[in-house]
Amino acid sequence: MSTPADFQNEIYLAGLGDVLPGFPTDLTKLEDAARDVLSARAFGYVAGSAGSERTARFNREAFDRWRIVPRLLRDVSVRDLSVEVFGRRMPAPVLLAPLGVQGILHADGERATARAAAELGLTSVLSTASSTALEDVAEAAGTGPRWYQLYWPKSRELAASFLARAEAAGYEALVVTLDTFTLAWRPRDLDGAYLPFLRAVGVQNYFSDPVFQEMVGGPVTDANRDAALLTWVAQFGNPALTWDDLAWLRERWNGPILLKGVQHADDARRAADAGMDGVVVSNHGGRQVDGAVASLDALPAVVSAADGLTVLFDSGIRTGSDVIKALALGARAVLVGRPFAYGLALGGETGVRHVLRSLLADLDLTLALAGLTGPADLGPDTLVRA
Ligand SMILES: Cc1cc2nc3c(=O)[nH]c(=O)nc-3n(C[C@H](O)[C@H](O)[C@H](O)COP(=O)(O)O)c2cc1C
Ligand SMILES: O=C(O)C(=O)c1ccccc1
Repeated sequence: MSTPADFQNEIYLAGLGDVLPGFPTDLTKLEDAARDVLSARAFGYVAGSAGSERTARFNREAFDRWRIVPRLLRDVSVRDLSVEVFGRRMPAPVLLAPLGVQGILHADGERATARAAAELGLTSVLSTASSTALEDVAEAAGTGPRWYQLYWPKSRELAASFLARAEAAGYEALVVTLDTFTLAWRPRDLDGAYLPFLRAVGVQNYFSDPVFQEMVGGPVTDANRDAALLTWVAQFGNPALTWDDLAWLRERWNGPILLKGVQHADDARRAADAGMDGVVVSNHGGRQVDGAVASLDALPAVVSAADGLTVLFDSGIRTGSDVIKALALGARAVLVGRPFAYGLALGGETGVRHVLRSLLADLDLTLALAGLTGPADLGPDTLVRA
């Protein structure tokens, strides 16, 4: 049986025939590689963050303040990266974060991502702002596990329609992103006066939706495209949402619901009180609140407060050791964002597969060399403060 670490041997053996991996294996170098193949605007959109981009930096620095303490002689010959999340066994504690507008990265966009994830059995989370309609991405994913991420629009009818479509298309869990009811002040995009949506990328779930079409008086054509885009702008986010609105959502989604963007222990408690099943501790990769706490620094308090909730983590995961640190601090699994986006830009489905296999191989090898056989071995003892 092949293990994640076998990818290492595969690379070395291919080298005997002078075949090189073709993509960086140091996943912190993907950003530089992607810069060379993307337009300046598309690259800026993905790599950029809010304001001075301090919080994106804090996310990475927070990982560097924790160090793994390797242990010896513990028989790590049999390893198992799998974790159980909402009753389903995931082959590794890694999901693909919801990333909208993947069409600016590669023509195959979310479909390529879904195929690469499905091949490895990893769960991919599809954004409401995907550049391909959720039904078409589901078809590309086949039997691959998939979750749906909701950007909760102003109209409840439209929200209900998204939920019904996602359920019908086999999305198992719902991730409700609450930190992005509007985009933050993002200088890279502002300086280039660039918004993918205004170029009609990332609006396909809306344009294909019967409720949305009713709002714009019929199917979206060249004739009403500008009006449809303005309707999108008006509908996208709802800054008036409160905790009371979650009851409405809870009634309309039968599967697990996770709130994404949680950074405070009280918000985790409120999520539990509102009947939610989990939270994603995330600061949106530093793209929303400039100056916000590093997501990793917010994690332990949320874990302590999140009685009975499944706690996932994202923002800043780049390497196997980062996954180990987030799990040791209490996350059940992590979501990875920009790294697979850069893989997509570099090589479509092949590029995403390379990134995912590299991350899992790095995780498997680092775990073993630290004297650990799987996620269950991880805890406070695994780490020390630098
Ligand atoms: C280009 C881009 C698009 C994103 N789009 C979405 C989205 O549509 N929905 C969402 O919930 N989060 C979105 N995010 C945030 C990611 O889900 C995730 O929280 C973040 O990328 C994690 O940080 P990382 O990139 O450092 O791994 C996006 C992030 C990027 C970089
Ligand atoms: O760019 C983002 O971070 C993001 O979350 C988003 C929001 C709306 C549409 C596409 C992506």
